[in-house]
Amino acid sequence: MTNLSNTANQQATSPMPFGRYTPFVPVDVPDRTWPTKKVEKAPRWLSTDLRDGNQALIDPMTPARKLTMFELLVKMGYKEIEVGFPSASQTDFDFVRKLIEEDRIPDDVQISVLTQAREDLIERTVDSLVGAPRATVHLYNATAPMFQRVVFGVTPDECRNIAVRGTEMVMKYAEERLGAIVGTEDFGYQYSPEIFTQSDTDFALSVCEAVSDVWQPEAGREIILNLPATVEMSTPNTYADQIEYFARGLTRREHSAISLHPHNDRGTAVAATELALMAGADRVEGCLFGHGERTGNVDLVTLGMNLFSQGIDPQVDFSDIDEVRRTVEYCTGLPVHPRHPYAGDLVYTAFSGSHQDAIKKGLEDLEKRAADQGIDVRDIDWEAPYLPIDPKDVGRTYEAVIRVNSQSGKGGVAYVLKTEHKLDLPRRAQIEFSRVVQQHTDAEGGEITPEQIWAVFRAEYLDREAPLRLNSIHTSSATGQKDALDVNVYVDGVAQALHGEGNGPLSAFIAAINELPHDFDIRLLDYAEHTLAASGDSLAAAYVELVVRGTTYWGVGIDANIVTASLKAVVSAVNRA
Ligand SMILES: CC(=O)SCCNC(=O)CCNC(=O)[C@H](O)C(C)(C)COP(=O)(O)OP(=O)(O)OC[C@H]1O[C@@H](n2cnc3c(N)ncnc32)[C@H](O)[C@@H]1OP(=O)(O)O
Ligand SMILES: CC(C)C(=O)C(=O)O
Ligand SMILES: [Mg+2]
Repeated sequence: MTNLSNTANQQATSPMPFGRYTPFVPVDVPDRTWPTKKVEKAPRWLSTDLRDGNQALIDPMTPARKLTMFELLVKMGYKEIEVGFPSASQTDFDFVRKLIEEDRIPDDVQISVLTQAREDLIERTVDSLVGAPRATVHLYNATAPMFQRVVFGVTPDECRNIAVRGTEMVMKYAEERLGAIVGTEDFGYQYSPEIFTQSDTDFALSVCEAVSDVWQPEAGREIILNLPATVEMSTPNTYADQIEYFARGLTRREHSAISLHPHNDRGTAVAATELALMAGADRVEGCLFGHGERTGNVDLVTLGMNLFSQGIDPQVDFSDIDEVRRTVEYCTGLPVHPRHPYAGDLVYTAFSGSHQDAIKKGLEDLEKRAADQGIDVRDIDWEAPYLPIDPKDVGRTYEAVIRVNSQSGKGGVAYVLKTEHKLDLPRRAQIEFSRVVQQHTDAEGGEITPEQIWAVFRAEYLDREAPLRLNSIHTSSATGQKDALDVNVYVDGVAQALHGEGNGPLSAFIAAINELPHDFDIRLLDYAEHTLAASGDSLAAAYVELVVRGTTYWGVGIDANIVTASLKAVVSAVNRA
C-alpha cells in the first residue's frame, strides 16, 4: 500500500511568467501589538457606494438610482456617506445639489465629496456643497514612488506639496463659499495618501503630518486620515503592520481619525480590514457587497455581519438582507453572487447529507432547549451546526436551509417532510424514503424541490391502491382480551369482507390480511404515530414497518382517525411490497 505521507510532490513548474513579479516588502514592525488585540466595537463606517462603487459600474447610477441607494444607506444606519465626485460630472454635481436643496440629508448624517488636489476641481467641489448643513471635503493625491515618477512626474517634496496646497485651497474655498459651517464641527476635512500601501510608510506619514499642520486638528476640529490599500498587493497582516506603524508615529493622534480604505485585489480585503482595526484604526470605508474599482472595495455587509456573529453591535441594520441585496442589485445593475457571505441565495442552504442531518438535529436541539427553558426559540443563544448565524436574524427562513439533490441523505429529506408537511418519519423510514429520493435524483439529476419530494412521497406511500384498498371499517369491539375488527377492502379490485382478531385493531387487521388466499404473509416489526397538530387540522400519521413475504417495508397512513391511519399504513406497506 502507498504511504501517502512519503509520496513526492508531483506538481510541475507552472508555465506562467511568475518571475516577473516581486514580493511585497512590508514595513518592519517587530514589536507589533495588534495580533493579540480584539475588535470589540463597530468602527465608524463610511459608505462609498455612491462614489468608489459608482465610478466602477458599467452603467453609473442614474440620479434616481443614486437617490435610492442614498436612502437605503440612511435607512440601514450609515452616518457617513461619500455621495460623489462633484467636479467629475454634472450628474454628480447635480446629485449633491439635489440632496442639499431638497433637504434630504438627515441631521445625523454627514455627506462627503471627493476631489483631486487641483484648484479648479476643488473650487467646483466646494461649490457643490453650498447650503449643506454639514459636509466633509475629501482630498487625495497618490504618494507611492511609482505614481510620483510615472503619473505626476514629481519629486517626493513636490508630491507632499500637492497635498499641502490642496488642503490650503480646500480651506480657502470653504471659508469663501461655506462660511456658515466652516469653523464648526459641521465642516469636516479628510485627506487620503492614495496608494498608501505601496508608499513608503514614513513618507506617507510625513505627507499626512504636513497636511495636518495646515488643517490644525484640535478638539472639535478632527482630521480624517484615510489610508487606502488602493490596490491590494500584500497579505492582510502587512496592512495591519502599516496601520500600527502609522498610528504610532502620528502626532495629534487624539484629534485624527485613522481610516481604512481597503480594496480587494487579492480577495482578502475583509481580513485586511479586520486586522487593521485590531491595529488601531477608527474608521472603515467600503461598499455594500464589495462593489468598487476592479475587484471592489471592502464589503461593508460582510464586515458588519462578522461583528454581529461575534455578538458585537454592527450599528447597521441588516435584518432584511434580501431587501438590501435587491436594492443594491437594482442600483448597480450587478448581481450578488449566490455564495456571497451572509446574503447570497445559497449561503444558508445545505445540500449534502451529513450537513442536512446535523442542521436538522441542531434546529431540533434549539427548539428543545428553548422549550426546556420556557423561552421562545428566537431568544435562545445561537448554536447550530454549519450555520454561523440564525438565518432568521437577517430575514431569511429555515425553509430554504435544506435543499435536496443527489448529495443529500435522509436528514434533508426528513427535514423537508417535517417542516413542510409535519411528518416526523421514524429513523428507519427516513432511510428507506431517502433511498427512494436518491433513485429519483440519480435518474433525473439536479435538485429535487420540496414539492417534488412530496409528490414522490405521496406516490410511494399514500396513493397506491393496488392490490389492496381500504373501503370501510365496520366494527372494532373488545371481545375478552382481544380486539375484533371487521373491514371491507378491495383486493385486486374485488370487494372482500375481512374479519380478524388481535391485541388491538392493528394486529387484528394484520391477522385478517394473513387469512387472505393471496399469501401476503405479513408481520409487524415497528409502529409509530403522531398527530399533525401543527398543521392546523386534526390529522394523525401512522407508520408501520412490516415484513411482507420476507422483505421489510415501511407504510404510512394519514387520517383524522388514528385507527384508520394505522390500517392505511399497513395497506401502504403491503401495496409497496
Ligand atoms: C483611487 C480612486 O478611486 S481616485 C478617484 C478616481 N475617480 C475618478 O477619477 C472619477 C472622476 N474623475 C474624472 O472624471 C476626471 O478624472 C476629472 C474630471 C476629475 C479630471 O479630468 P481631467 O482634467 O481630464 O484629467 P484626467 O482624468 O486625465 O486626470 C489626470 C490628470 O490629473 C492629475 N491628477 C490625478 N490625480 C490627481 C490628484 N489626486 N491630485 C492632483 N492631480 C491629480 C494627473 O497627474 C493628470 O495630470 P496631467 O494631465 O497634468 O498629466
Ligand atoms: C480616493 C481614494 C481614497 C481611493 O478611492 C483609493 O485610494 O482607493
Ligand atoms: Mg478606492
